[in-house]
Amino acid sequence: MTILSPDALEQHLRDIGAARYHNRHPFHRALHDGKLDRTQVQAWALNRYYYQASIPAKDASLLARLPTTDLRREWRRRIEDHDGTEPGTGGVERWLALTDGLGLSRDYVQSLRGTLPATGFAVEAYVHFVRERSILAAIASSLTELFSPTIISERVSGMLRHYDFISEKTLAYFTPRLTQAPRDSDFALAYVREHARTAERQAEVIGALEFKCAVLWSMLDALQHAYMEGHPPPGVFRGRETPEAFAS
Ligand SMILES: O=C(O)c1cc(C(=O)O)c2c(n1)C(=O)C(=O)c1cc(C(=O)O)[nH]c1-2
Repeated sequence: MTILSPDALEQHLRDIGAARYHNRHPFHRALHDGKLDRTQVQAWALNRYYYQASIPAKDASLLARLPTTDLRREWRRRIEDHDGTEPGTGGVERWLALTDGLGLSRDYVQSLRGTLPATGFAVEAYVHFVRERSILAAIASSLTELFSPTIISERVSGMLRHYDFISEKTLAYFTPRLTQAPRDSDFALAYVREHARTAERQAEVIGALEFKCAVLWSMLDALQHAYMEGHPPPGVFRGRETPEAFAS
């Protein structure tokens, strides 16, 4: 195994994103190109809530293991971004504004009852990965955020253009992410460049990013199978056939 320079390692990570990030998935292409109906968009937002709601818990488990004040302060900000600093603020709350805007009931969304089994398996795999692997691998697994500003811009402009049931207010979740994600991924990338100096540590970082791309990809595979190819597993959200899913 050869040891890569920090620049070569970064390039390798960017190549992984170019090949494997979920912007290439057909479900996202359909979502952004206006090819989905309202039920399919609702299913996407409902399932993605599971991911959003789990991010602060995965960050808290890493925070508890970080060895320095500087690192903990940096990571603590991610939790504040998602959980907010007081009730009614933060990213999880803004995601609920998106599911509200799509007409879904908060109780139903927060209960996770209607989510696909595979969504839970993928999200829990990510939470466990961050809890159990090295600090370096855990930080590297967040590096998908290097690639998220591009997909978020495509998503917001595509969805506003194509869906009459989507407004700027409904998509407000994404605006702060355009500055938060680069700030977070710059930090994670600098950490990885500095701390992955052996071939083994570099392989760990590469494996972590590939794993995370697979988490995001498999969530969309599950949505595609259930809601585009017509094979919803028993008990999941089925649009109007699931009356409890809708706010009264
Ligand atoms: O909209 C997206 O496509 C997207 C992707 C990702 C990502 O790449 O993991 C995140 C987010 N959004 C996001 O909003 C978010 O808060 C977030 C946190 C993390 C992480 O791994 O800690 N990824 C992402």
